[in-house]
Amino acid sequence: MEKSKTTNTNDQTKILPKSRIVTGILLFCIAGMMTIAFVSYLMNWKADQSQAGTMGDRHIKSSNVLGKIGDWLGNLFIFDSIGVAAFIIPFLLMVFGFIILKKNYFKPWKTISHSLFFICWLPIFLGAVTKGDGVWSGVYGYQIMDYLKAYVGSVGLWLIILVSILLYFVLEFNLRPSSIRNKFNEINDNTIGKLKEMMPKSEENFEADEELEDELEKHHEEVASEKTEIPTELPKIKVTEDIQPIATPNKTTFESIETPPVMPEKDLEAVSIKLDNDFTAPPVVEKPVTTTQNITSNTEDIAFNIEVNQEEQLDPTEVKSQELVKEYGLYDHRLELAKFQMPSFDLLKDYGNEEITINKDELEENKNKIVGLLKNFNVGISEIKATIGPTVTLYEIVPEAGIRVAQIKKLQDDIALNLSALGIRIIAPMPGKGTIGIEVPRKNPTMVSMRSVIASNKFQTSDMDLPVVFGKTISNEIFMADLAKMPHLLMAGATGQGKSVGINAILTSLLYKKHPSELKFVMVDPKKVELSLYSKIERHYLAKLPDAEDAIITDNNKVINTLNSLCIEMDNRYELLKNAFCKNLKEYNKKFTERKLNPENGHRYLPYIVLVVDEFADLIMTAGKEVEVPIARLAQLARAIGIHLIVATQRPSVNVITGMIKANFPARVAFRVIQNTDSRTILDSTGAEQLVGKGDMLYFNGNELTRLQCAFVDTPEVEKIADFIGEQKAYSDAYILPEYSGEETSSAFGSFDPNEKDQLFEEAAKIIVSSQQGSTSMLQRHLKLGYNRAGRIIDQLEASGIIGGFNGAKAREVMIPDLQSLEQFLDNLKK
Ligand SMILES: Nc1ncnc2c1ncn2[C@@H]1O[C@H](COP(=O)(O)OP(=O)(O)OP(=O)(O)O)[C@@H](O)[C@H]1O
Repeated sequence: MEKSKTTNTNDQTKILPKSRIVTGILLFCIAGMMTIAFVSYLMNWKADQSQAGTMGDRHIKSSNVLGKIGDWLGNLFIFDSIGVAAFIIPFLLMVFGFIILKKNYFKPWKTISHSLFFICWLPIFLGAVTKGDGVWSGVYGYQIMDYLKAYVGSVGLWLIILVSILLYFVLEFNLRPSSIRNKFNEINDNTIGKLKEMMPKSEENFEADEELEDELEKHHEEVASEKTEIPTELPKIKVTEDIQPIATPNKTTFESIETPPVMPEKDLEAVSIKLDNDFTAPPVVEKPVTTTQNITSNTEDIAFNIEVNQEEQLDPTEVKSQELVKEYGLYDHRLELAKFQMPSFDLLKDYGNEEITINKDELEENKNKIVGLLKNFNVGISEIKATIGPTVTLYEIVPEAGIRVAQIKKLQDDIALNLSALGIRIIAPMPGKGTIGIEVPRKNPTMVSMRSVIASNKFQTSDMDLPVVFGKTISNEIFMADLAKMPHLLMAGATGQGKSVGINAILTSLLYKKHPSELKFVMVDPKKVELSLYSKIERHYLAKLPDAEDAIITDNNKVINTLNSLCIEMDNRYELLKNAFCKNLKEYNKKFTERKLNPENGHRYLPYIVLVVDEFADLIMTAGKEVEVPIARLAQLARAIGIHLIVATQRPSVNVITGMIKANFPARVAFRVIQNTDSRTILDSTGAEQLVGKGDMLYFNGNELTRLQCAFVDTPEVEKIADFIGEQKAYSDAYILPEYSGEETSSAFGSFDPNEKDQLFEEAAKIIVSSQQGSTSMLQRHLKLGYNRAGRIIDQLEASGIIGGFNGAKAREVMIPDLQSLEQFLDNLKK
């Protein structure tokens, strides 16, 4: 420990610029010279005073040890100015010297303010005491004192002097009447204790000793610990709090006490504790004690407890942090934008009454249809119950004994046909309920507005780290989840089913709860329009690459750099957490707030980072593995360091949501999809194809599936929120991510130039995608081409991302699943 301290100091000196070292040393020299000159001046000032004004004449000798300069300095600072308070000036110079040499022995501002106070106060005080006699107050001190006296009189002058020093002590040492009283009592106790120690031993003391023995026996079970160091020499022992009232026994002595922490009983016999008349006091217990021994003295048969006080080692960082917190308070990450106001609900539109209206006819009709239908198929029901949600009504049925669940499940289509409703979902059995659920969409669904969920008590009082309010459940309860715990979210749904609204709902929830210093978004928006609204909050909430113009990334090429940059940020954060011995971001930030982490070592308050990708399919199609790998890496590792991903796609095919991606996104949201295979891809189960759209969604948290109605937030509402935030004071720039130089130029993807593509490029792409085989010879055959041209086209297809890289003997991987996707992909390339 000591060693590392020395190394640090050495290192610090090594890195100090020479100019600092020279200035520091110069300041010390000047301070030293001034002190010597002042001391010498005080001793000789009367003699030297007569030589004032003879500075130019070197024949007239000065008695100051620093000669004429010393004399001049003394005259200037002591006589003509502030008297003995002038010593504060070389002291201050020395302090500056230490500051310049980066030795933090003094707290700069405190030292300067104290010094200035005494430079002003001391001369006046000394002026009043000496009445201008001698050099103690200096001319300044005397004159100010004289001036004050002329105006407020002697009494007033002394009042000013005493009140000012009193105020100084009160402010500086936080003196309160109670603390003064305590101090006074302490001093009193000490004095009395000492006096008692000095008192001659008398008969009474013998009595007191007996009392002590009784008392010790009485307390022997209460005292629960030992002292750390039992000195080999006889200690002067004080009384514990418990036995303090008889603090003057004097007939007790320890003989050769050696106390290992735990001692076998027979060894204890070797420890002979004898009570005799030399005892001064039993051991004092000041700190938590760790071990206790009950020792029975074989001479006097008195049970006696030895308390070994193991000094509690205070961690130096802890001490330092406590000092810093005392001086500056806890670190406030919001300070830079202290006046930032969170958006209010008024920015969100009030869509009117959202109470569920019960349409009894509809309920009755559906119930009768369900019961009747099941009866037709010989499925008896013993009970049926309806729960009305915003979009669907859940009919829970309890089948009669002996009815198989599979029997009811098979009837799903028949029930749907009978109820002539889309979006019927049968949950058989209902998890944890012992019933079978049939969800039937309502004819007039109730809209769930973002305002109603944001204003809810549940959201407002939530203490989640990244609270996301999705909407309402089937039983009309507000549904929230913590993005920090998810820890990443995959969203999918066919176009127009509410995905963008869903993303906005998530972002809105976070914006309503998190201060700009706590949260940053990295936004990727290949569709270019969905997230553009958020550009207004760039300097509050967005993160970007150092050289990026816009924080919202719309160019797929730039996504790769950003993702890799996020990976670097992740690695950096892990390093910081490792150095701080923290397991996760929350712990780390807590430590930083408590000033236990030194910013000079790179520590900083770390905001959460949420990466939002709207349309992941586009990215995967154009950049394939280059996107998939960093996304998977982030998803695997970033949870602990506060980076969370929200990835949305309207094409939930296996090429987009690959196994690698899926494995790392336990939390998933599915809006309505077209086929049940898509539902399986997202949720690992069917069901999403049965949803009714318009924000009807299924949320899967890795265990259970919950049907929800997503809260609706319209674009103008988001715009208002963005405006409200954007108009407030912001940081000077967006949150800057680490620089990533990028290897994309070397990658096939980056080298593709659409203008130089072969005329047969598109035709070749179609052949390859429809056959799902990336081989040169196949192109040669189909397009009747020579090997060179076919090879060139294959290279271009690889560069564009349609097929994967050279794969040895195997055919190249085709990255695009079908012709429809290819068409969209080729359109994108043309843009
Ligand atoms: N939670 C909701 N409540 C009520 N209506 C909704 C909800 N979500 C979406 N809608 C309706 O569906 C429409 C389409 O929603 P949205 O734009 O979110 O779809 P999308 O899946 O993002 O489509 P695309 O992928 O084409 O952008 C909205 O304009 C709105 O009318």
